[in-house]
Amino acid sequence: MKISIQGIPGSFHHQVALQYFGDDVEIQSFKTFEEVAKSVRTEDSQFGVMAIENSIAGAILPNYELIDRYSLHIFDEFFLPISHNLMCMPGQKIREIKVVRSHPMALLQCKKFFEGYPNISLIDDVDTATVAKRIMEEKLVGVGAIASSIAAEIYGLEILASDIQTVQNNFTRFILLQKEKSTPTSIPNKASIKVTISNERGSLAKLLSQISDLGLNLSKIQSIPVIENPWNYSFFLDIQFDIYEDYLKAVEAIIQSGGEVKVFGEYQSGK
Ligand SMILES: O=C(O)C(=O)C[C@]1(C(=O)O)C=C[C@@H](O)C=C1
Repeated sequence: MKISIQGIPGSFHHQVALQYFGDDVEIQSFKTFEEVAKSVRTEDSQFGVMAIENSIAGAILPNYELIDRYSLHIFDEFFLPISHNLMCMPGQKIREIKVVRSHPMALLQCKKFFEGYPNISLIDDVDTATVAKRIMEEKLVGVGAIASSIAAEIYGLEILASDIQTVQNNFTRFILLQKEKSTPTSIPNKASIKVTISNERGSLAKLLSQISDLGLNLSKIQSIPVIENPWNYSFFLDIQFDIYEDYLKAVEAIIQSGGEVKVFGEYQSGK
């Protein structure tokens, strides 16, 4: 079984792939989320793992667009607790570090820590573990990585500061992707859908009422620009429900009132 991820061993995506699918899978590493989406779409891989939002840094907006553009199917979600560590080639002190490189989402999650180190420049890079690997391979001094303790262990780096994320309780939500919808093994209690409504007074209020009137819980709403139609937006909704039929009724009501609905996935909540 082939699983596509962004990142290399020691990255958070790699940890999710192993925890979710077990050790007995072939993990294909890519540098970008777009390559992950493409590999699932072309069935080069059976499944893909993609981070979608973090409890400190918020949504990874471009990933919503990728799921939409490649018409991928979300069949599950996974919440991973995230602990970040500042690491470097062994034997250095934190005051000797001039540059810290990491995945942009990881840098955002540790912004507060680096306010105490204004002389350190923060630079976006591919993924947390790739930076750790590069530091060791190229014996880079004065350069730090932000990554997991697993990455420090794999690539032989020394941890200068642990748990440097802005709040200790930090989670990233990952979605599990495949090309086609498959029959769920249990009755779903969560759905991810895209709704496009007209840009008119009250249209969003009406959409929200249709969801709440049926007793559904809107756990996330994200507006995404409709690029062909400037200043118009679609909404990505995550909806949680106890009764599957109530969710179907809400979708029907939205369509009846002129909304366009694209269902990305119906699955069991990972929380
Ligand atoms: O760079 C990594 O290790 C990743 O797996 C990427 C990623 C992300 O895309 O958000 C995953 C989890 C953390 O939120 C930080 C970075």
